[in-house]
Amino acid sequence: MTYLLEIRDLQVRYGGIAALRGLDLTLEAGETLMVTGPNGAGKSTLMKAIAGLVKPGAGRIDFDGHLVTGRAPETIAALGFSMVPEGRQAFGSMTVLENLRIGTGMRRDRLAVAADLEYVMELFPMLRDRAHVQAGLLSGGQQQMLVIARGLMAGPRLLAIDEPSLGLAPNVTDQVYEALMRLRRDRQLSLLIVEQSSTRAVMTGARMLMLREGRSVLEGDPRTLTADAMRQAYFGLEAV
Ligand SMILES: Nc1ncnc2c1ncn2[C@@H]1O[C@H](COP(=O)(O)OP(=O)(O)OP(=O)(O)O)[C@@H](O)[C@H]1O
Repeated sequence: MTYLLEIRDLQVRYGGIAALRGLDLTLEAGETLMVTGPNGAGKSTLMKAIAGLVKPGAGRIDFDGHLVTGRAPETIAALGFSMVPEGRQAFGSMTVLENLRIGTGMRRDRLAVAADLEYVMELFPMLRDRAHVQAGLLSGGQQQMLVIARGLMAGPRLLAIDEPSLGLAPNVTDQVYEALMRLRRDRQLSLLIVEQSSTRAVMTGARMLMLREGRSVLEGDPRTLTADAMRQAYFGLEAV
């Protein structure tokens, strides 16, 4: 089996702190994987390691048939990995349209870029309505939609999103997830989504990998995992 993303024994340290302690992960093309787990579990570090933003101390990351461990972020992005970081980092003084255009980076396929722009505006109609508004004036939910759309404008093979629901009202989070699920249906795009809680994994039915203290503690279809198993893995409790 060849995977779009295959991670083996990944270890990352920040000085004396071990953030990832031998993590294994696989993702098939077209699959959605939800990575969950409590504060400090290593979820953001995992994203950053794939993106080339932090350097692993050990282990390997293969993306789309290329060994990318420790390679430069722009090289990994050019291979088709697009990351939407935590905290909705839209360029506040630029318009919505400018934010989207900047997402296209080095893409030269103009027709495909135009088609993608049309697609993201259909996916998030608010982007069309507010195309010429400064991104900093958008609500939190609208900014989240904008940064996801900007990530899509890179034309990725794999879109990774760090905590899309962070700080959003549940109904706004619903809208964001409806768009992500539509994206999955329309384009069979591979998605790697980080969330602290497993709620959204259960709702989407995507395969879930739960991390705690830098290790994988639970993996599977969240609809068949029991609430007890999830709680025990999340809090690190022994089975009773
Ligand atoms: N730049 C850094 N310098 C030092 N330690 C860090 C740094 N970034 C993360 N850590 C530590 O590494 C561990 C994993 O952090 P990480 O942010 O990857 O976890 P997380 O699961 O994404 O948590 P959260 O849900 O709070 O974002 C934590 O102990 C954290 O304090």
